[in-house]
Amino acid sequence: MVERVMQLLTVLSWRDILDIVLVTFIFYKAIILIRGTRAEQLVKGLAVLLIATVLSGQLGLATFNWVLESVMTIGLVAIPIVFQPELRRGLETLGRGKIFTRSSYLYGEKDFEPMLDELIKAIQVLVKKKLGALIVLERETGLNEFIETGISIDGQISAELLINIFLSRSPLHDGAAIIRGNRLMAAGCYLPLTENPNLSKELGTRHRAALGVSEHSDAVAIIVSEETGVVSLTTNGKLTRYLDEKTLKQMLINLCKPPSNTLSFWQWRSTES
Ligand SMILES: Nc1ncnc2c1ncn2[C@@H]1O[C@H](COP(=O)(O)OP(=O)(O)OP(=O)(O)O)[C@@H](O)[C@H]1O
Repeated sequence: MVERVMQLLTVLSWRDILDIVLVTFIFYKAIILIRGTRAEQLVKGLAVLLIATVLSGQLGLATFNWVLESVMTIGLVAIPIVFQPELRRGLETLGRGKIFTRSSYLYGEKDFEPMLDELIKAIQVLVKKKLGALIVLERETGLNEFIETGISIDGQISAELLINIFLSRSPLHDGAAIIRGNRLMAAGCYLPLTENPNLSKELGTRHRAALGVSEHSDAVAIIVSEETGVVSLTTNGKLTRYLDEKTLKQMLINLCKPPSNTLSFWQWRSTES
Protein backbone atom coordinates (compact mmCIF):
# COMPACT_ATOMS: atom_id res chain seq x y z
CA MET A 1 0.00 0.00 0.00
CA VAL A 2 2.73 2.46 1.08
CA GLU A 3 4.72 1.44 -1.99
CA ARG A 4 1.79 2.17 -4.29
CA VAL A 5 1.32 5.58 -2.71
CA MET A 6 5.06 6.32 -3.17
CA GLN A 7 4.82 5.17 -6.79
CA LEU A 8 1.85 7.46 -7.33
CA LEU A 9 3.70 10.40 -5.79
CA THR A 10 6.63 9.96 -8.17
CA VAL A 11 4.38 10.23 -11.24
CA LEU A 12 2.56 13.31 -9.94
CA SER A 13 3.76 16.60 -11.42
CA TRP A 14 3.50 19.95 -9.59
CA ARG A 15 0.49 20.72 -11.79
CA ASP A 16 -1.34 17.62 -10.49
CA ILE A 17 -0.54 18.59 -6.91
CA LEU A 18 -1.75 22.16 -7.49
CA ASP A 19 -4.89 20.73 -9.11
CA ILE A 20 -5.60 18.51 -6.09
CA VAL A 21 -4.93 21.31 -3.60
CA LEU A 22 -7.27 23.71 -5.46
CA VAL A 23 -10.09 21.18 -5.72
CA THR A 24 -9.71 20.27 -2.02
CA PHE A 25 -9.77 23.96 -1.08
CA ILE A 26 -12.92 24.61 -3.14
CA PHE A 27 -14.70 21.59 -1.62
CA TYR A 28 -13.65 22.65 1.88
CA LYS A 29 -14.96 26.20 1.36
CA ALA A 30 -18.20 24.90 -0.19
CA ILE A 31 -18.79 22.61 2.81
CA ILE A 32 -18.17 25.49 5.27
CA LEU A 33 -20.56 27.71 3.28
CA ILE A 34 -23.46 25.24 3.18
CA ARG A 35 -23.01 23.54 6.57
CA GLY A 36 -26.15 24.01 8.68
CA THR A 37 -28.14 25.54 5.80
CA ARG A 38 -30.90 23.92 3.74
CA ALA A 39 -28.39 23.41 0.88
CA GLU A 40 -26.70 20.75 3.07
CA GLN A 41 -29.73 18.48 2.64
CA LEU A 42 -29.68 19.02 -1.11
CA VAL A 43 -26.02 18.07 -1.39
CA LYS A 44 -26.63 14.88 0.66
CA GLY A 45 -29.61 14.03 -1.59
CA LEU A 46 -27.53 14.61 -4.71
CA ALA A 47 -24.72 12.42 -3.35
CA VAL A 48 -27.18 9.55 -2.74
CA LEU A 49 -28.64 9.98 -6.25
CA LEU A 50 -25.17 10.05 -7.79
CA ILE A 51 -24.06 6.88 -6.00
CA ALA A 52 -27.33 5.12 -6.94
CA THR A 53 -26.90 6.19 -10.59
CA VAL A 54 -23.32 4.91 -10.79
CA LEU A 55 -24.20 1.62 -9.03
CA SER A 56 -27.28 0.98 -11.20
CA GLY A 57 -25.16 1.65 -14.31
CA GLN A 58 -22.49 -0.82 -13.20
CA LEU A 59 -25.07 -3.46 -12.28
CA GLY A 60 -26.71 -3.09 -15.70
CA LEU A 61 -30.14 -1.99 -14.33
CA ALA A 62 -30.95 -0.08 -17.51
CA THR A 63 -34.46 1.24 -16.73
CA PHE A 64 -33.65 2.19 -13.11
CA ASN A 65 -30.49 3.89 -14.34
CA TRP A 66 -32.47 5.82 -16.97
CA VAL A 67 -35.00 6.99 -14.32
CA LEU A 68 -32.19 8.16 -11.99
CA GLU A 69 -30.37 9.96 -14.79
CA SER A 70 -33.59 11.76 -15.78
CA VAL A 71 -34.20 12.79 -12.14
CA MET A 72 -30.63 14.07 -11.92
CA THR A 73 -31.06 16.15 -15.10
CA ILE A 74 -34.33 17.70 -13.89
CA GLY A 75 -32.77 18.27 -10.45
CA LEU A 76 -29.74 20.04 -11.89
CA VAL A 77 -32.00 22.39 -13.88
CA ALA A 78 -34.14 23.11 -10.77
CA ILE A 79 -31.22 23.83 -8.40
CA PRO A 80 -30.42 27.39 -9.60
CA ILE A 81 -34.10 28.32 -9.24
CA VAL A 82 -34.72 26.79 -5.80
CA PHE A 83 -31.35 27.78 -4.34
CA GLN A 84 -31.12 31.25 -5.84
CA PRO A 85 -30.50 32.96 -2.41
CA GLU A 86 -27.67 30.57 -1.50
CA LEU A 87 -26.06 30.88 -4.93
CA ARG A 88 -26.36 34.64 -4.76
CA ARG A 89 -24.74 34.69 -1.32
CA GLY A 90 -21.94 32.40 -2.52
CA LEU A 91 -21.20 34.52 -5.58
CA GLU A 92 -21.33 37.71 -3.51
CA THR A 93 -18.85 36.20 -1.07
CA LEU A 94 -16.59 35.42 -4.02
CA GLY A 95 -17.05 38.90 -5.46
CA ARG A 96 -16.14 40.58 -2.18
CA GLY A 97 -13.00 38.45 -1.93
CA LYS A 98 -14.37 37.11 1.37
CA ILE A 99 -13.21 33.59 0.61
CA PHE A 100 -10.03 34.50 2.45
CA THR A 101 -11.18 37.05 5.01
CA ARG A 102 -14.39 37.66 6.86
CA SER A 103 -14.10 41.19 8.20
CA SER A 104 -16.42 43.97 7.21
CA TYR A 105 -15.43 47.53 6.36
CA LEU A 106 -18.86 49.09 6.47
CA TYR A 107 -18.30 50.42 9.98
CA GLY A 108 -15.66 53.09 10.54
CA GLU A 109 -13.49 52.26 13.55
CA LYS A 110 -14.51 55.47 15.30
CA ASP A 111 -18.26 54.82 14.86
CA PHE A 112 -18.25 51.19 15.73
CA GLU A 113 -17.60 51.15 19.49
CA PRO A 114 -20.29 53.72 20.44
CA MET A 115 -22.80 52.02 18.14
CA LEU A 116 -22.04 48.64 19.71
CA ASP A 117 -22.32 50.03 23.27
CA GLU A 118 -25.75 51.52 22.54
CA LEU A 119 -26.89 48.35 20.83
CA ILE A 120 -25.82 46.12 23.73
CA LYS A 121 -27.43 48.52 26.24
CA ALA A 122 -30.70 48.36 24.29
CA ILE A 123 -30.59 44.57 24.10
CA GLN A 124 -30.08 44.29 27.87
CA VAL A 125 -33.25 46.32 28.44
CA LEU A 126 -35.23 44.46 25.77
CA VAL A 127 -34.26 41.14 27.40
CA LYS A 128 -35.15 42.37 30.89
CA LYS A 129 -38.56 43.62 29.73
CA LYS A 130 -39.08 40.58 27.46
CA LEU A 131 -39.73 42.79 24.46
CA GLY A 132 -39.42 40.88 21.19
CA ALA A 133 -36.95 42.49 18.79
CA LEU A 134 -35.27 41.89 15.46
CA ILE A 135 -32.27 44.10 14.67
CA VAL A 136 -30.28 43.74 11.45
CA LEU A 137 -26.77 45.08 10.92
CA GLU A 138 -25.98 45.77 7.29
CA ARG A 139 -22.47 44.79 6.22
CA GLU A 140 -21.34 44.86 2.61
CA THR A 141 -24.46 43.65 0.82
CA GLY A 142 -26.82 46.61 0.47
CA LEU A 143 -30.14 46.09 2.26
CA ASN A 144 -32.11 48.84 0.50
CA GLU A 145 -34.68 46.37 -0.81
CA PHE A 146 -35.61 45.54 2.82
CA ILE A 147 -35.16 49.08 4.18
CA GLU A 148 -37.73 50.27 1.65
CA THR A 149 -40.37 47.91 3.07
CA GLY A 150 -40.28 49.71 6.44
CA ILE A 151 -40.60 53.22 7.82
CA SER A 152 -37.56 55.38 7.14
CA ILE A 153 -35.81 56.77 10.25
CA ASP A 154 -32.16 57.52 9.40
CA GLY A 155 -31.28 58.52 12.95
CA GLN A 156 -28.16 58.16 15.08
CA ILE A 157 -28.23 54.91 17.04
CA SER A 158 -29.06 55.22 20.70
CA ALA A 159 -30.28 52.65 23.20
CA GLU A 160 -33.38 54.76 23.89
CA LEU A 161 -34.31 54.92 20.19
CA LEU A 162 -33.99 51.14 19.79
CA ILE A 163 -35.95 50.37 22.97
CA ASN A 164 -38.75 52.75 21.97
CA ILE A 165 -39.11 51.07 18.61
CA PHE A 166 -39.72 47.67 20.16
CA LEU A 167 -42.13 48.78 22.89
CA SER A 168 -45.31 46.83 22.20
CA ARG A 169 -47.40 49.99 21.88
CA SER A 170 -45.03 51.41 19.25
CA PRO A 171 -46.41 51.28 15.70
CA LEU A 172 -42.91 50.22 14.54
CA HIS A 173 -42.41 47.22 16.83
CA ASP A 174 -43.60 44.74 14.19
CA GLY A 175 -40.84 43.77 11.77
CA ALA A 176 -37.11 44.45 11.75
CA ALA A 177 -34.99 47.49 12.53
CA ILE A 178 -32.07 47.89 10.11
CA ILE A 179 -28.75 49.51 11.08
CA ARG A 180 -26.22 50.86 8.58
CA GLY A 181 -22.98 52.09 10.11
CA ASN A 182 -24.00 54.08 13.18
CA ARG A 183 -27.46 54.96 11.87
CA LEU A 184 -30.80 53.31 12.29
CA MET A 185 -32.07 53.39 8.73
CA ALA A 186 -35.59 52.05 9.15
CA ALA A 187 -37.90 50.03 11.37
CA GLY A 188 -40.93 47.84 10.71
CA CYS A 189 -39.09 46.24 7.79
CA TYR A 190 -40.29 43.03 6.21
CA LEU A 191 -37.61 40.37 5.70
CA PRO A 192 -37.72 37.17 3.64
CA LEU A 193 -38.43 34.07 5.74
CA THR A 194 -36.03 31.15 5.59
CA GLU A 195 -37.33 27.85 4.32
CA ASN A 196 -34.74 25.89 6.27
CA PRO A 197 -36.52 22.67 7.29
CA ASN A 198 -34.04 21.98 10.10
CA LEU A 199 -35.19 24.90 12.20
CA SER A 200 -36.73 23.91 15.54
CA LYS A 201 -40.55 24.06 15.50
CA GLU A 202 -40.48 26.23 18.62
CA LEU A 203 -38.95 29.07 16.60
CA GLY A 204 -41.44 31.27 14.83
CA THR A 205 -41.39 33.90 12.13
CA ARG A 206 -39.09 36.37 13.94
CA HIS A 207 -36.28 33.80 13.94
CA ARG A 208 -37.19 32.70 10.39
CA ALA A 209 -36.97 36.30 9.16
CA ALA A 210 -33.56 36.73 10.86
CA LEU A 211 -32.27 33.59 9.16
CA GLY A 212 -33.85 34.65 5.86
CA VAL A 213 -32.01 37.98 5.72
CA SER A 214 -28.73 36.25 6.59
CA GLU A 215 -29.27 33.82 3.69
CA HIS A 216 -30.00 36.64 1.24
CA SER A 217 -27.05 38.81 2.30
CA ASP A 218 -23.98 38.99 4.55
CA ALA A 219 -26.02 40.90 7.17
CA VAL A 220 -25.98 39.97 10.85
CA ALA A 221 -29.35 39.78 12.62
CA ILE A 222 -29.96 39.82 16.37
CA ILE A 223 -33.17 38.42 17.80
CA VAL A 224 -34.59 38.95 21.27
CA SER A 225 -37.34 36.42 21.85
CA GLU A 226 -40.55 37.88 23.20
CA GLU A 227 -41.52 34.52 24.70
CA THR A 228 -38.28 33.57 26.44
CA GLY A 229 -36.02 36.64 26.38
CA VAL A 230 -33.34 34.48 24.73
CA VAL A 231 -30.90 36.40 22.51
CA SER A 232 -29.81 34.83 19.22
CA LEU A 233 -27.74 35.88 16.25
CA THR A 234 -27.87 34.84 12.62
CA THR A 235 -25.15 35.15 10.01
CA ASN A 236 -24.55 33.27 6.75
CA GLY A 237 -27.79 31.31 7.17
CA LYS A 238 -26.78 30.02 10.61
CA LEU A 239 -28.46 30.64 13.95
CA THR A 240 -26.60 30.84 17.28
CA ARG A 241 -28.89 30.87 20.33
CA TYR A 242 -28.63 31.51 24.08
CA LEU A 243 -26.12 34.34 23.82
CA ASP A 244 -25.09 36.20 26.93
CA GLU A 245 -24.03 39.84 26.71
CA LYS A 246 -20.31 39.09 26.57
CA THR A 247 -20.56 36.46 23.83
CA LEU A 248 -22.91 38.59 21.74
CA LYS A 249 -20.56 41.56 21.99
CA GLN A 250 -17.58 39.44 20.99
CA MET A 251 -19.45 37.93 18.03
CA LEU A 252 -20.44 41.40 16.80
CA ILE A 253 -16.86 42.60 17.15
CA ASN A 254 -15.61 39.59 15.18
CA LEU A 255 -18.21 40.02 12.45
CA CYS A 256 -18.45 43.79 12.08
CA LYS A 257 -15.52 45.57 13.69
CA PRO A 258 -13.25 47.18 11.10
CA PRO A 259 -9.45 46.95 11.36
CA SER A 260 -7.67 49.97 12.91
CA ASN A 261 -7.74 53.24 10.97
CA THR A 262 -10.39 52.03 8.57
CA LEU A 263 -12.79 54.56 7.16
CA SER A 264 -16.32 53.30 6.89
CA PHE A 265 -17.62 52.65 3.40
CA TRP A 266 -19.77 55.78 3.73
CA GLN A 267 -16.84 57.92 4.95
CA TRP A 268 -14.69 56.51 2.14
CA ARG A 269 -17.35 57.42 -0.40
CA SER A 270 -17.51 61.00 0.86
CA THR A 271 -13.71 61.40 0.66
CA GLU A 272 -13.83 60.16 -2.94
CA SER A 273 -16.34 62.78 -4.08
N1 LIG B 1 -41.07 38.56 7.53
C1 LIG B 1 -40.84 39.23 8.67
N2 LIG B 1 -39.95 40.24 8.67
C2 LIG B 1 -39.67 40.90 9.82
N3 LIG B 1 -40.24 40.62 10.99
C3 LIG B 1 -41.14 39.63 11.06
C4 LIG B 1 -41.47 38.87 9.89
N4 LIG B 1 -42.38 37.95 10.23
C5 LIG B 1 -42.60 38.11 11.55
N5 LIG B 1 -41.86 39.12 12.04
C6 LIG B 1 -41.83 39.60 13.45
O1 LIG B 1 -41.95 38.48 14.28
C7 LIG B 1 -43.07 38.66 15.15
C8 LIG B 1 -43.74 37.35 15.37
O2 LIG B 1 -42.86 36.55 16.02
P1 LIG B 1 -43.20 35.02 16.36
O3 LIG B 1 -43.74 34.95 17.73
O4 LIG B 1 -43.94 34.39 15.24
O5 LIG B 1 -41.73 34.52 16.22
P2 LIG B 1 -40.76 33.76 17.19
O6 LIG B 1 -39.59 33.44 16.32
O7 LIG B 1 -41.47 32.66 17.89
O8 LIG B 1 -40.31 34.89 18.20
P3 LIG B 1 -40.60 35.03 19.78
O9 LIG B 1 -39.67 34.05 20.43
O10 LIG B 1 -40.25 36.46 20.02
O11 LIG B 1 -42.05 34.73 20.00
C9 LIG B 1 -43.97 39.63 14.43
O12 LIG B 1 -44.75 40.36 15.37
C10 LIG B 1 -43.00 40.51 13.70
O13 LIG B 1 -42.56 41.57 14.52
